[in-house]
Amino acid sequence: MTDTDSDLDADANADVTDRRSRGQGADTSADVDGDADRNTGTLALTDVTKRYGETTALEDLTLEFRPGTFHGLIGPNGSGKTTLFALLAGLVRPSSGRIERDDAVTVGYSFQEPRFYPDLTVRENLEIFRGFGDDPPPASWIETLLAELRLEPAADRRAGELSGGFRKKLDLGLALVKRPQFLLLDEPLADVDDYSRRRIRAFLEDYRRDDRTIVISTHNVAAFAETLDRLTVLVDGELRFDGVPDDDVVEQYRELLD
Ligand SMILES: Nc1ncnc2c1ncn2[C@@H]1O[C@H](COP(=O)(O)OP(=O)(O)OP(=O)(O)O)[C@@H](O)[C@H]1O
Repeated sequence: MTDTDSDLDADANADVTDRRSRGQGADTSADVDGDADRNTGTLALTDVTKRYGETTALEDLTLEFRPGTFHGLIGPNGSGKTTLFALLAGLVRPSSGRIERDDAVTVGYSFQEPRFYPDLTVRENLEIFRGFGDDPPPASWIETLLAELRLEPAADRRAGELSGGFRKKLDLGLALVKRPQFLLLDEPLADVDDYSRRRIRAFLEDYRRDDRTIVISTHNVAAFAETLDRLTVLVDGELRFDGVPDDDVVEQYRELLD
């Protein structure tokens, strides 16, 4: 567990305690519900606010992430993107508002410190994480990931000795290794060479077609402009835009990020 993880967990606990002490109900699971009326796999936030002490990281956010969607998330530093990812991954709970999600939805993510065993090889890391939990994907999925993420040249190298680009690819592989329905990725192509970028982008587009959802946080909106079905822009914890990213929108928000 990284330091960031412990911060998030500590904060989640603080929230639970707060809510109980204010007498707003001890059953915190009420914040993260299934909803039979929604499409299976949809993840929805309604009026979600997240505070860390005095800081409001997200304010009154109402937003949906639908199956089969490649969803981009952009915003300047400190706008609340990581906080939103942590809420979607279930690592923190909202201070107020609701997050609705089908119980069956599996979530894979890479947005904090890379998590791997440095002394094991890339292939061994993928194998170990594949086996965690119920219903692991077949072993052939590892070979698919090694090939599609252009990780093959590094398959037998120790993870702790990888270059930045291969490390990023391993991180991506670990997010994908359980073949989750909902994939949260922070700057998945940072440090990755151009040829690998094209391959990985095409692979992710295919992955999304099977009614899976991919959410990408990026400062490089142009790199994904053709790929995104939907774009959400956060500024200072508030929703600035949420919709189809036509050229004007991409141009407008590229300036905001530059
Ligand atoms: N664990 C925490 N404790 C206190 N404040 C926090 C914590 N995590 C985030 N914040 C604050 O919440 C706000 C949103 O931060 P967040 O990391 O979600 O933004 P971000 O958009 O991911 O930023 P960046 O692009 O720099 O990664 C910031 O003001 C940040 O300082």
